Amino acid sequence: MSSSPDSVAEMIANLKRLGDLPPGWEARMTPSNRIYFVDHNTKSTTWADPRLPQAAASASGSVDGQQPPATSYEEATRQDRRLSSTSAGSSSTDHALRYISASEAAAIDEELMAPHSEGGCGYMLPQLMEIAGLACAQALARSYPPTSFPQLLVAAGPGNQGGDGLVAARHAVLWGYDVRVWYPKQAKGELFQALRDQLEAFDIDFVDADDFDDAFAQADVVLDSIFGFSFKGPPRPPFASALETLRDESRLEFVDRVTRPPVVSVDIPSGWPVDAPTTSSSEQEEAPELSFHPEVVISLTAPKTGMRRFQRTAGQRGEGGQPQRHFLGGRFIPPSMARKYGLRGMMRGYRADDQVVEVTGWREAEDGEDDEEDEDEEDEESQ
Ligand SMILES: NC(=O)C1=CN([C@@H]2O[C@H](COP(=O)(O)OP(=O)(O)OC[C@H]3O[C@@H](n4cnc5c(N)ncnc54)[C@H](OP(=O)(O)O)[C@@H]3O)[C@@H](O)[C@H]2O)[C@H](O)CC1
Repeated sequence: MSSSPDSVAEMIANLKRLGDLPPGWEARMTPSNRIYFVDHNTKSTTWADPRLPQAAASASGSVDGQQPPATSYEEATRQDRRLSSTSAGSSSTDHALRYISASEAAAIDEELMAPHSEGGCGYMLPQLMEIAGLACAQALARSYPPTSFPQLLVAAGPGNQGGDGLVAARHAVLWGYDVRVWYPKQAKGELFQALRDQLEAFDIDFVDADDFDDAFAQADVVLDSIFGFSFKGPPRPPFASALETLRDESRLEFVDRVTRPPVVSVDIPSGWPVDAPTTSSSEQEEAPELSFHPEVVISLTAPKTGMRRFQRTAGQRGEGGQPQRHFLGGRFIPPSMARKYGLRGMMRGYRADDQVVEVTGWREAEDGEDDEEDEDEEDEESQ
């Protein structure tokens, strides 16, 4: 009994209504959109919701008389879509997203890399890029594993996001993808040359600047790491035509689009405005001229306000038939910065050892929600 794609958001909402799962349990979703439960304590899976009384739980668990979805616990935790957890990283199914503007993203970036003696974290850019790139590769592999989507095209842009894509490409080849990279405008500096050298040492094929369309047509999945939070204004060559291809492919009728490769975008779909003013603004619904709608986005550090538009349909199937999923990655923020920028609640969604967490279906945090923790702590201390 698989659920209709449109009801996925509803299923997630129902799941949350029952409150927390017991410690060590999490909810996951099969590729055919059925919710099941993983008990990390006993390393087993079941259809039965552990929060329901036993009779009701068994009834819910005996759908079609089928066995639990992933007879292999390892397979479940590796492949299927995670909806909630109560193990090490989180104790609640009610997580909320905190959206940040382009200027906040740039300020966070600067603070991460400022010397510690000047109030920063003292990170070096390549370190952040390695963490971000690994997260991108993980979100890609969880959504479109190399066993089913072997031909990967990485489209890399002229800034740091392009570097995230190059790091992801290097991981992806080790994980079994056949990787090609379109990198028409290499950023200046030793870091980008080193990343390129590494890919050449891995025998990864660099596609000619003019050959994006052919490479796109041959790919099973595309990683869009063209533009991130510093994108401004109308896209300029040589990226404008690649974004046009993505947009035009997105506009084909469904029957033609079954052959279009799914697209995984880094941080924000390339070409989308990074900032969107409010939750309800109709301005967000207006697709900019050169935009496309990817199947998956991995937000880094925190989703940008322009991602509210994506989050509204995440959980449903896109027009190309693939489920739309939203991940969060870029786990490098120290607790003091998480507190300063109101990111603590969101970051608790990560399981202890994961680089990415799926945030499909998460609601938006209310103003000041993160600060309520300080009040709770103060209350506890005063008792
Ligand atoms: N803290 C973090 O979360 C980290 C995120 N990372 C990733 O870095 C990007 C942001 O990187 P940044 O270099 O600031 O910016 P972009 O990658 O978005 O690209 C800037 C380049 O793009 C050119 N650009 C901008 N607009 C256009 C346009 N309309 N047409 C063509 N080209 C454009 C811009 O060129 P300029 O001539 O305008 O300077 C730049 O060359 C973030 O999103 C994450 O993905 C870090 O990897 C780690 C820390």
